[in-house]
Amino acid sequence: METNQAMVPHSLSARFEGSFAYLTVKDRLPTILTKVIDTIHRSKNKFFEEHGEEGVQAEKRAISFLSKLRNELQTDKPILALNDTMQDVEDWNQYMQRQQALLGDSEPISWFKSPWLYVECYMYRRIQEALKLNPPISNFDVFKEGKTQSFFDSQQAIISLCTYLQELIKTVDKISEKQLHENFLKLLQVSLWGNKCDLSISAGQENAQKTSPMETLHDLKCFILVDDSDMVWSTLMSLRGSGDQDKSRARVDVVLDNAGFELVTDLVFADFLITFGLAKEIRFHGKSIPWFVSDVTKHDFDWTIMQVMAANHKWMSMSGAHWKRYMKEGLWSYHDHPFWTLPHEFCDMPLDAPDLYSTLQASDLILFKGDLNYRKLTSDRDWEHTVRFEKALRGFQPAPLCSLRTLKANVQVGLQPGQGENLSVQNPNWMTSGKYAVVQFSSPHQKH
Ligand SMILES: O=P(O)(O)OC[C@H]1O[C@](O)(CO)[C@@H](O)[C@@H]1O
Ligand SMILES: [Mn+2]
Repeated sequence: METNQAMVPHSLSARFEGSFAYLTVKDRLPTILTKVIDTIHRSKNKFFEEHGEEGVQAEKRAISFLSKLRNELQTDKPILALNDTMQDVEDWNQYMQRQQALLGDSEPISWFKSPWLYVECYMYRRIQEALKLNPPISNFDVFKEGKTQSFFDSQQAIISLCTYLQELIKTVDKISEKQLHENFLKLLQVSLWGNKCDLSISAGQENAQKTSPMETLHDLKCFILVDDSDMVWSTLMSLRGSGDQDKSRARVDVVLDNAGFELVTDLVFADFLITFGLAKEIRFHGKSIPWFVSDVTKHDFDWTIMQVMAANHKWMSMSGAHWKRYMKEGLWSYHDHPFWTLPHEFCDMPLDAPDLYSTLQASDLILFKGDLNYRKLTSDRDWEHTVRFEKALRGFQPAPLCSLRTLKANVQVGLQPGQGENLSVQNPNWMTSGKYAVVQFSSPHQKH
């Protein structure tokens, strides 16, 4: 928790004309809304088949709500209070008042004046409102089609990854510590680069993994700007019984990001941690509503495991069968919490979601996947690149944590002096192209 606002740089916002935030709000978000409208429109027959004329009427009302929303966004209208029956309405409306208080009373908060993180989250919540207010189609996931497609488009990469995993598992009784460490790094990096495949940065355009993920790792190494993998490794090793593979005491929490190929890379890494005795329990955290185009919901999570299991490929289906068993036996579990789909910076969690914060405090290692989680960890602010990660976390330190993120938004801390400047010369889009990545670790037990 940070009480001294004056010490914190300003939030990224569309009010800075020409900034990435500005371009996102101006161009990318309306494009995403247009695609959502189109998806609902194309599903008209399905709604008719499932709900009759009532379904068609709901479709029409949702489309008109979303067209109005797009217009509010494009003409920089005030942010409106939410008005559906979901349990988080109060939180959202209070947050709106907080934002208004920060701006002052002279003008209403609006799409281009408010923090980018807030308005971007708000757009996804309003999409949900459009559906919630129209009952027969309330549970329709407007992004499902894209998530499903991205899974199937990555089929070859998934096969090669599952094959690698199953070959590796055969060595479980004889693997040396060195090989274990090497494979840990490899599979961590596969999960890291899996984050390239989100559908929000591409405004819903196809963005699947086409090449074999293991083969490209070596060439990608130089694009990892901060690599704290060894701190993650030692955190896990310190919780491992001496030499006995079954005795890890580590509970690992994975705050998931995208469905499709990225989720498979996360599951493979989690399988590796369990099978090789580096963790005793993995808790996955996903979103309770469709979010940022490709983020994982419970439905996506279960669907993915089922699909992997049902695949017509020996090693792929064996991987899926293992994962189903881990879930059944409770070695793995899936959790969602409304906080993950609120607009709050994570430093707000102790006050605004104390239950979630204390759950995370019981973890031995929290892996935060993806760009949005990084933005929330660092409050999506205009930090100097050399500011320490701990400082940008502003007191958010429930347990040792690590961000695995490819850079898709212009916030990056914890770099060496001059590193950011050099990158800007080489590649002006280094913070938003998804070409670079970080494995950035912080622990409340760390000495500075
Ligand atoms: O799936 P991720 O890695 O959180 O990325 C989400 C994307 O959406 C954005 O918020 C941009 O709209 C970026 O920060 C990022 O490109
Ligand atoms: Mn995402």
